[in-house]
Amino acid sequence: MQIELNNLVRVYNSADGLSKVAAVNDISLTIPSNQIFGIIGKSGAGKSSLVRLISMMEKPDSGEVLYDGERVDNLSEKELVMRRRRIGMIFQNFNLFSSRSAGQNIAYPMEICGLPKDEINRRVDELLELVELSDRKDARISTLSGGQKQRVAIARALANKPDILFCDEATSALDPQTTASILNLIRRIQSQMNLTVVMITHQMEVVRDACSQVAVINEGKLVELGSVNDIFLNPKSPVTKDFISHIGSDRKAGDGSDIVRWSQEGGEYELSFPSHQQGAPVLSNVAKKFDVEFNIRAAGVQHLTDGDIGKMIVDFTGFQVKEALEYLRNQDIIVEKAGE
Ligand SMILES: Nc1ncnc2c1ncn2[C@@H]1O[C@H](COP(=O)(O)OP(=O)(O)OP(=O)(O)O)[C@@H](O)[C@H]1O
Repeated sequence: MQIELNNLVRVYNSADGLSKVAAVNDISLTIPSNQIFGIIGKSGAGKSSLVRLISMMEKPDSGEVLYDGERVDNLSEKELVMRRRRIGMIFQNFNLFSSRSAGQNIAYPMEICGLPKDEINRRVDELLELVELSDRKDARISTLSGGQKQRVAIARALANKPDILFCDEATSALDPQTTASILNLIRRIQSQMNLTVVMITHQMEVVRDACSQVAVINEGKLVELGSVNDIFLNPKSPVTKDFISHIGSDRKAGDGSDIVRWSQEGGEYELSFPSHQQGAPVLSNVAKKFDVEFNIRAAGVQHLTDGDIGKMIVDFTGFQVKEALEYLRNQDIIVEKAGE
């Protein structure tokens, strides 16, 4: 299911009623089918407001939402109810019924749709297996860990075979290890079920570890859009750069995902190597071709869902630094002054 947003606008009255807030301010973008698409922004950027419009929970003041080319922002109430059944949602606080068991939570959306009991039971078992919780069918929600609660919520969101799954800060309340296992599960489900997944987050780690494409929003506006690889390789907006620079090192030590600095001095240039250049002896070629010497101050790899990006912090000295940098840029290497 491809989702297209055209010039979406949503304005709210401020709490005191004296001013207006453009929570979503003229956002146009396309969420491709069968991928995990990230929407990232700081608190108050407008993520939740945007998701309420994309998921048809609210209507925009102006603009259009299209699912596979068909307008869905102007559906009648009855049509909306039917269409919403094909949308799954999971949230930071799980939103499960504490009075029901895990299995009964998963059964709930199917009961609402009036499915026969036998079919519901069969599907609950299938879904529990999918999220690896078959042994917790009768468990009370309060006895489950955060990660298990989110697994139940995912199973419930998939109960009516949706074509879109919205994950609103789905891992924000979880520790890094549980986050990793939930992101793995979402990635597996996405490819098994050909789902379009929209992941709303304020954590660039989630984008790095799960998404193929990402939209960065700030103050209600779209500030950057593209593949996660391109955006990590060459972030353009200050907001995106800020998100990437604040990525926590939440991975296990020694897996090579962090930049290691062995010289606290220097480091004028930051080089980012796309995956096709990672085997090439680019720096030694530069030193042979031009009158320059290089000194590597730090290096590392960012592991992304669709490939890796090599990073180096380097100093160049000599008479042909400008030419050498130009040569590197022509080799598809992103060269920037470090810290900018
Ligand atoms: N129902 C509402 N009434 C009034 N103002 C609202 C409403 N919903 C959102 N806003 C305002 O719109 C702006 C964007 O809020 P929104 O909740 O969409 O941001 P967010 O990126 O999801 O933030 P957070 O990560 O903190 O949830 C904020 O200034 C917020 O106060």
